[in-house]
Amino acid sequence: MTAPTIGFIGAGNMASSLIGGLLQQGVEASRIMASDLNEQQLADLARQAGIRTSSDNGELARECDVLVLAVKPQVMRAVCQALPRPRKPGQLVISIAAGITCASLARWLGEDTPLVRCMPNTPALRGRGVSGLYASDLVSAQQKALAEDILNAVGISLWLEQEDLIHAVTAVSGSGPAYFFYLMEAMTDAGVQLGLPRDVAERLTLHTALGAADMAVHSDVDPAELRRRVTSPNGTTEQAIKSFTKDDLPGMVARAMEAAAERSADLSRELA
Ligand SMILES: NC(=O)C1=CN([C@@H]2O[C@H](COP(=O)(O)OP(=O)(O)OC[C@H]3O[C@@H](n4cnc5c(N)ncnc54)[C@H](O)[C@@H]3O)[C@@H](O)[C@H]2O)C=CC1
Ligand SMILES: O=C(O)[C@@H]1CCC=N1
Repeated sequence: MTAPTIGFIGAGNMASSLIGGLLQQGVEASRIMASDLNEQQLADLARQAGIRTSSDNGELARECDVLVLAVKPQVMRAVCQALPRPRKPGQLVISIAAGITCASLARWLGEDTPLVRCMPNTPALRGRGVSGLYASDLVSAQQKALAEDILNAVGISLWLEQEDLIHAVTAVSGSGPAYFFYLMEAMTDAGVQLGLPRDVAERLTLHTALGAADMAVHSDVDPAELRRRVTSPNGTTEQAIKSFTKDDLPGMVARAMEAAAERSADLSRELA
C-alpha cells in the first residue's frame, strides 16, 4: 500500500502544530493536505509548509486516507454534516475536538465510520506532544496503528479503554501547556519585581522549566523526590514551598483541572 494521505479539516493552531511536527519527522509534504475557510491562513500554510491546501473540505474527504477534524467543537456538527458521502473507501476519521463524542461524530458522519478521538496538545509542533487516543469499535488494528503513527510522529500517545477518560486527558495534557505557560508568565513577572531585566527573568524561567521537565522525564525518582532534593533544610526553596502550601497550590490546581474536565463534559452534552 502507498503511504496514506492525511487531510486536516480546519488549519488553525492545533492542525498547524500537527502538520509542523509531521513535516519535521520527515513525512513528505505531498502526503498532507489542509482545508480551511480562511484563505490567508491556507496561503501562509502552503507557503511555509509546502503542503496542498483547499477551501473545499469535500475535496479532502474524497481524496485522503485519513481525515483529521481540527475545527472548533462548536462548528463540528455543521462541518461533518456537509462532508460528501461516500468518502474515500477505508477512510479513518480522527477528531481532535474537545468534548465531541464518537456517538455524535457517527451520527453526523455515518454510523459505519471508523472513528478515533484524540486529545493532542500544542507541543506537537516541537515533536514533544502527548495525546490521549480512543478508538471506536469499527477501527481496525491497522487503522489504530496508523492513528498511532500519525500522533507518535509529533510526540507520544496513550490509548484509553474508556471514552469518558478523554475529559480527564483534556484537563491534564490538552489544556496543560497553558498552565505551565501561565506559571512561566508569573515567574517572569516575579523575577522582574525582584529587580531582574525582563529578558533575563524570562530566559531564566524558560530554561528552568525546560531543565526541570527534562530531569523529571528522565529521572528514576518521582517529581516529589526531585523537589525534596532542591529543598535544603532551612534554605530558600523551603520558604517558597511553604508559601505555595499556605496558599493551597495543590487545591488550586485540582479545582482548575476539575473545571476543565467539567467544561469538556458540558461541551459533550451541549454539542451532542
Ligand atoms: N489549541 C489547543 O491547544 C488544542 C485544541 N484542541 C482542539 O482542536 C480543535 C481546533 O482548535 P484550535 O486549532 O485551537 O482552533 P483554531 O481556531 O486555531 O482553528 C480552527 C480552524 O478551523 C477553521 N474553520 C472554521 N470553520 C471551518 C469550516 N467550516 N471548514 C474548514 N475550516 C473551518 C478556522 O478558520 C480555523 O482556522 C478544537 O476542536 C479544539 O478543541 C485539542 C487539543 C489542544
Ligand atoms: O481550550 C480548549 O478548549 C482546547 C482543548 C484543549 C486545549 N485547548
